Amino acid sequence: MPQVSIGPDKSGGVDGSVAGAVLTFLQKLGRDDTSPGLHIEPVVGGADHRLYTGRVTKFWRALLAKVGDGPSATYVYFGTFQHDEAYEKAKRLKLTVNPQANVLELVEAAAPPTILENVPRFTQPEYVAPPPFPTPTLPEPVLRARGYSVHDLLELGIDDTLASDAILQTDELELVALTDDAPARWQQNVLLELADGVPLHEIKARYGLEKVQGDPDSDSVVLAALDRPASRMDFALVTDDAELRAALEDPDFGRWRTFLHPEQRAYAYGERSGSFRLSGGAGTGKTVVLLHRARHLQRENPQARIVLTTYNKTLASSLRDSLLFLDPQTHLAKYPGDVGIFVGTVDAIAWRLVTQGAAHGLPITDAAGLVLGTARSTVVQATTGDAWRRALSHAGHELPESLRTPGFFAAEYGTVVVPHRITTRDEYLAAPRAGRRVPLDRERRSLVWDVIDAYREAGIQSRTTDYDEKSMIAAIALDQAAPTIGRPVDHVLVDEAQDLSPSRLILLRALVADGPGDLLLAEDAQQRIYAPLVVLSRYGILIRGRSRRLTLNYRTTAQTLRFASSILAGEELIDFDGEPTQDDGARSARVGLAPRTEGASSLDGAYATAALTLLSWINDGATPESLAVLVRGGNEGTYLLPELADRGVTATYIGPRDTPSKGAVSVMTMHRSKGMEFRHVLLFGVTAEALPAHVDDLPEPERNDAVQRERSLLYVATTRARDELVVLWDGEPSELLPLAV
Ligand SMILES: Nc1ncnc2c1ncn2[C@@H]1O[C@H](COP(=O)(O)OP(=O)(O)OP(=O)(O)O)[C@@H](O)[C@H]1O
Repeated sequence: MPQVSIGPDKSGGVDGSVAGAVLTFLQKLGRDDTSPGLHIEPVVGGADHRLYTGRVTKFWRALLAKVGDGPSATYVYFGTFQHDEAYEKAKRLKLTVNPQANVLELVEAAAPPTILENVPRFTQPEYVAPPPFPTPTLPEPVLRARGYSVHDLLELGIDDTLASDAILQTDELELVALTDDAPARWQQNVLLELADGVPLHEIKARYGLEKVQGDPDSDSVVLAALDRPASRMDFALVTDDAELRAALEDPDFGRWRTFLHPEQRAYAYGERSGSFRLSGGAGTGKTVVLLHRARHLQRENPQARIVLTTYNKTLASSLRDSLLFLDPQTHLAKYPGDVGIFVGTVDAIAWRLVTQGAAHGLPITDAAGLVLGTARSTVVQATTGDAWRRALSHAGHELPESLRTPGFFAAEYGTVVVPHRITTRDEYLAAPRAGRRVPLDRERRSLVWDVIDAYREAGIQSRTTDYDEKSMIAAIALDQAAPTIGRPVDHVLVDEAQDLSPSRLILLRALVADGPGDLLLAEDAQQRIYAPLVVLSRYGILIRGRSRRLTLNYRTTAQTLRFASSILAGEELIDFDGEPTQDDGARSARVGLAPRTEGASSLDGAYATAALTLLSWINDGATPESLAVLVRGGNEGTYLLPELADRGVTATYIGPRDTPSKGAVSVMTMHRSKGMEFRHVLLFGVTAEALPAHVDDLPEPERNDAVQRERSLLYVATTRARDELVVLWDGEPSELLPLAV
């Protein structure tokens, strides 16, 4: 059967009414290129001897390159055009392998200039000598400052004209704009990485660049190049209808379904001997990698039991939707451990195991004894949110006020007591407490234990456990049962892992036996906004191989990214290995408007500016649902709605379980916006009082970590904007805003 590939220039001139016919044409072509009605005919006089046209409808022709012969020929599709236009285009298009890089490219010669009749001839004005001009000191070009020469660029295979223009750019944003016209996507990305100072050898390895061996024009070299990761950034190799649709539809929002960065591809499709971690800043496509990997693992083994999980329901349901968008044939599993891909929160998995595990041979009651010190079968109900406050009212009165906070106890319990299975005062007195910033002497530890005791006693009385306890009980039960019944899952894929507590991570590790591609954690230390810092090795979770960060941001513009990164500038962000995050920089291939930051003199003024901003976006053609207003606290969000309504903006408040609705602007908390994206984002109420929030009542040593999480929250919120970001406050702006940027 012929192979079909979708090339980079597939837009053609078709409108929606022809799109269906194009799909049918390509489906038929993929089955049998000799089918009557396809009319596959060579183009005479084309720039490339491989060019063919095919009949899509009476008026429309597909333009294709045919590589190879016979039943195993490969057709690269370039678009559908009206008959004459197809032949015009064919005079200029050439499929070629870049000889320096061994990457397939579609080269389009410029159209001959139009000769205009009756245009007045240009007359040379008289020469006037200019006044003497002081010689300015020019800033150093970006790439030269990084130590690169035009020779280096040409050596990599960058197009001559692009290389000589790029090497002269002194402004990073102009360099980004220039790369937009790169003849191939890999060239654009390579230039951006060079501008970030990535060494040449690293670039060659990442993109698999090497000189072509043999004749770059031969079919065998073209076919081999088509399969190379850098070519796959522009050329899709489709193996089924879902992929074909994905490659043809939605050239903007849908690109992630087909055109992966070589590094994304390596993570999604590569063999992995064991657990691994994938890190990267906001919008670098970590979720996209997980989705592709889930599909890949299912295709490799349709019987595989796969879990795709994250920390909250909103993100889990968006993962499920995206998975089905990527491949409508995905076989979803109803429960974790069933054949297929189970998509749900870690808490849903823990709950399922503690409620149903005993029926499947898991020793839940014994495991509860090991976690809580009391073997209990009553572990299903959830502890209420005020449990620590109530425990504090019973015990620990001698502790300083700064330690008598639910936040301190939840963190101490979740990072020290539960994951280390501490069940007695003596064990707690001797526990290492690694990573906890507040020192506790023996006497204070004992007082802390009194409060923990009260908390546990209340749990026995109310027959409840919290989700750290449930996770740990499930994990221990899985470990104990593994020698007899094995592990329930074959592959675990985790998104936003930086926001999971140690017990939840231990549970995920326990779900799956050690083996190839067992556990993949996608995480970003820059976006840790919930969980305290976790160093995996302290909890016995071993990750093989150090991860390199994904650095190409697909979501935000270069200007917004610069603004967001400067919120975190100077912060030391510690990753799962306990090391400062390897910041390889973050870059975007898109330029746009600089974020607008604006202070109003009153709250009323801020409401008015917010409404005007939203209305102007809508007037410029944005749909209300593509806009979001993000606030620090839920209350502000609910106050905002009537104020916006009074000023003519329809908005809805998106709570934890709601989804954005059509025809209304979404208003939500910055926390809620995690993992989401919008065309235009307005951050409302970024005042000194609002951000950082809830840090004053923390014990001093924990305050820095909390402020860092508030910075991360602001980073998360700013990086939700695809095209435009506006930041508003009234009175004093938040100290976390990089207003000098
Ligand atoms: N290869 C790609 N081609 C085009 N777009 C892509 C690609 N990879 C990711 N994207 C787009 O970039 C955006 C961000 O991707 P994704 O949500 O996977 O990033 P992320 O790293 O998980 O982000 P965050 O950590 O901020 O949630 C999405 O709109 C996605 O469609």
